[in-house]
Amino acid sequence: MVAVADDDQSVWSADGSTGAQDEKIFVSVRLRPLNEKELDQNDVPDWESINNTTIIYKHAVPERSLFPTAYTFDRVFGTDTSTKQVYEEAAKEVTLSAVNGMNASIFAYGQTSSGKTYTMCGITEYAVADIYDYMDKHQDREFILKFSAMEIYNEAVRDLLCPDSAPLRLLDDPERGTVVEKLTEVAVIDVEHLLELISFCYLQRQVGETSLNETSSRSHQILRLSIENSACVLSSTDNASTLSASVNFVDLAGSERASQTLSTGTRLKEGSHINRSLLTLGTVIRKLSKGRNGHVPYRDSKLTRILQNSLGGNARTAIICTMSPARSHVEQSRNTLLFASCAKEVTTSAQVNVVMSDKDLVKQLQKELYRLENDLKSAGSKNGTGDSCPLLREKELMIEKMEKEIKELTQQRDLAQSRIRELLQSVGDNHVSLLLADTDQLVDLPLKNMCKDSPNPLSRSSSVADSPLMDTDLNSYKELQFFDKSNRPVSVNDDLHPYEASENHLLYDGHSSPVSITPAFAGITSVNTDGACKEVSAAKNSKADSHIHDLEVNKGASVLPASESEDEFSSSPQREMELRALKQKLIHMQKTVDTLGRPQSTESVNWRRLRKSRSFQSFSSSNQSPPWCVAAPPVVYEKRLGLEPEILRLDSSDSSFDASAAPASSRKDSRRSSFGINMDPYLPEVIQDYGVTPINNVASVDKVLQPSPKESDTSSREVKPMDQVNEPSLEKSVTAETDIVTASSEISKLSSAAGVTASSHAAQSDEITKPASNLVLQLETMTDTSDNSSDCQGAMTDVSVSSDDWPLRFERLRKEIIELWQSCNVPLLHRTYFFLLFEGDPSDAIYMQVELRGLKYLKNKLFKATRNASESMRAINSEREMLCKLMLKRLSERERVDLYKRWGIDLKSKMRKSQLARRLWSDTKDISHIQASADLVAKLVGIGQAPKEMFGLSFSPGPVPRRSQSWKLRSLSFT
Ligand SMILES: Nc1ncnc2c1ncn2[C@@H]1O[C@H](COP(=O)(O)OP(=O)(O)OP(=O)(O)O)[C@@H](O)[C@H]1O
Repeated sequence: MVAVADDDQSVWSADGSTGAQDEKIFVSVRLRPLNEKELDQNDVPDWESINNTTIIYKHAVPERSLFPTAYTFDRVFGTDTSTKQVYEEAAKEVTLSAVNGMNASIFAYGQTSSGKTYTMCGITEYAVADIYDYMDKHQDREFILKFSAMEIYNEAVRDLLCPDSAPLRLLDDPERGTVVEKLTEVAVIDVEHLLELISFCYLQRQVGETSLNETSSRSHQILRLSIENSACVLSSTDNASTLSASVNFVDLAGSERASQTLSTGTRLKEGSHINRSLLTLGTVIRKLSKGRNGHVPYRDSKLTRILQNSLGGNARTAIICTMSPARSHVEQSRNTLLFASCAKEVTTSAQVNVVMSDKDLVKQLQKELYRLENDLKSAGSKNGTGDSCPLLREKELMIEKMEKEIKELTQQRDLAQSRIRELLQSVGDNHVSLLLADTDQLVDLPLKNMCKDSPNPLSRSSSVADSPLMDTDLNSYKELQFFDKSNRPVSVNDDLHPYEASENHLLYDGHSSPVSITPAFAGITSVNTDGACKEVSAAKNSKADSHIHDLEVNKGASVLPASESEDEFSSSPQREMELRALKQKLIHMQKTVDTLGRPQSTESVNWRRLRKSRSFQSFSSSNQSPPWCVAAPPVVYEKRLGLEPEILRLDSSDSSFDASAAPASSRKDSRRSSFGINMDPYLPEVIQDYGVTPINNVASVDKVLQPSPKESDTSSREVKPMDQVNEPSLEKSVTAETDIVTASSEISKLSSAAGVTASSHAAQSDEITKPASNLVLQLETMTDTSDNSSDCQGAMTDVSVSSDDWPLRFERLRKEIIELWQSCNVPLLHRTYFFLLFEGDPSDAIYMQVELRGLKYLKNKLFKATRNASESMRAINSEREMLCKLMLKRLSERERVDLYKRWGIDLKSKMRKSQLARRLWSDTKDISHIQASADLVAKLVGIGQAPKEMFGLSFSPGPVPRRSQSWKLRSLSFT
């Protein structure tokens, strides 16, 4: 049904049935005149055409001879026949079949020097002319012509339109038959173009001199013209389909006898290949002449494989056998006539090749389907039962049974699921009620004891919306994540009662309610209660007593008895409760500090809730710069690496927040914040919740944390005595740094209140006076078991030193950071800004540490994905490109020349700017190189003039990046 197609479209016969026309190959014989050589040798013609269909051997043959003396063919052309006539009578009709959608092939077969090439050259030209003439006469149809050409030389297929290409392979396509892989096909522009292509192919063909022919073709040549035509304008009656066919002009190499051609070496080898393939062709023709039964050895030669269709397939075929009349070639001539005699018995089945449109194809297939369905139905009705076979019925019963089983199983599963849900619900409710009970106590404590002057954001009088604690509902509670000691998330569905899990699950204390359910900290990982709790002793403190008293009053029966607690220190339930409450607070505060001291990860803050928090809203509405910044490097890197962290996204109402608008005293802090110091917006509330009284030693804190002299604002950094700290003016000037220290000191106080061991208690006062960074880091070291990485702990230790050896430590840290920048492909601008900003001030310690941790996090966790690495590499390359452009823009010719000299770039070399850009930040070991790189980048980019833009400190939604600036935004923007 499916006929051969020359392209990927489906080709069908015009009427959807086979529609093939069986016809014999048209065979003609052409006699050439004796050539000069033959005449010179006094050769005589032995063959003669007696009419236009018969050729005879002129001389008498012995009676016993097997050879006939007369041969009849479709056409016989005498020596004086022109090629034009040969074409007209023996090839034209077949050739023009191609324009009507039928494949066609014209062969020239004969011994060497018999006139094949002579004949085929003419025939091809006339055919081309006729095809174009036909096209001219059928302007209502659109024709598309494509030309390809190949030769088979020494059994290798060569592309004549691409002579330098390697030999082509033959592939078997189930629909299209044998296909020549990668054969060049050229769309023909016009007749001249086509003739040019044809003559080009003739020139490319392998030709060699033999004793019989000065220009003997040593290969089989196949020129193929594919013709597609369709109606230009479709009327309702027109067939929408396209006709597609191709016509082959095949000039075979001539059979030859080595004794006659006197071939040696290459010619002999060529001759043997030619003869072998012609022998296969003869065999195929002979077999086909006896009918299509039995094996036809098409595959024995490339020639027969390629021409398989033309030899008994879907094509109309004409063979012109050329022969010399000379007596000297009588034997070869007889062979040619024998071949021609067989060929004329071969039948082909040409059909019109229709490329169907998808629509027609669907119609065709639908018809076919309809027919098959009918066949099936009629077969069923003959069966009498309507069932096509009993096996089918059996299978249907089996399917029914299985469906029933599936249904039952599904019901069972649903039932089990709903029971699980119910159980969970009851467990969850219990937790929430307990949680709320605890919450009340937590809220009450600070209210009763501390910070009476400031309004408490968590007081009961606050609206529910304002209170993040009250915002905790059952669902959000269920969404909360808990973590075990290894920082693995622990599902609330785990088969551990929170009470039992307290040893393993760090967010549970001795109560059955989880610790730190406050929304701002929900999901914060790893607060090691063990480290703190195991040091708790029976030592008493007046503040602790007060807390215990409050707990006793408030807790009541809603709190589970502590008898099942893992607490090894408790001797009475009351005592246990006290300790738990204090531990709870301690953990809460430690988490706060933990959050402050680490690069903000996406899991660590519930930003949606944070946005609702009052402190945040107050900053937004007052247009006051808040003492925190969310743009931590890991977030930036994640964004740059194509990750999608859930970071704080502010709507337009939040856009008033702009770090650049911060007071001068906190401007450096804001910029530092951009390197990962995330001041928790919840912190002021937390401090107030716990009734924290600002600490006495603000002076010592300020000494450590205040900006370097060049940027410090002494008015706001004045040493204040304790009694002035609560004054509103000072409250306003309290920076986030103070908040850190306040929080840290409060932890110490609470630890102390809970009965810290003698040694830690004794050390407490010293701890508070230590640099805040040290304190925070020490607390982090003590409490943070989530990050067991030795790297990170090493980093912490690194900065937890006295300021005496700080310069050395600073250098070491900076080197490590520089190395990590390089290995993480951190944007050069980020490096530059950081490098120039942090020059070794002791207060830089925490920023250095945070940067280091951020980079380690990036290297360990994010950078493992190769996609991310390549993306960041691309980004940094774009950045270097942009620096190149800036060199041209920002530097004078003289400056550039100086730079080239300084950076050792040959002034005569090409792409000097690129060379320079590539060298920037390349030698991480050489600090002077790094300094020079940073200075140059800063100069090019103009750092100092627009830091806000560079680091995207503004929280207002950024403009849609324009294409030309996308590199900047991709690599630099933090928003
Ligand atoms: N019908 C003809 N009339 C006049 N000259 C002819 C005719 N046929 C062939 N010749 C001449 O005979 C010579 C050999 O012809 P041609 O090269 O076409 O033979 P061939 O069969 O292609 O040989 P080969 O197989 O070696 O390539 C050429 O010089 C050609 O001009």
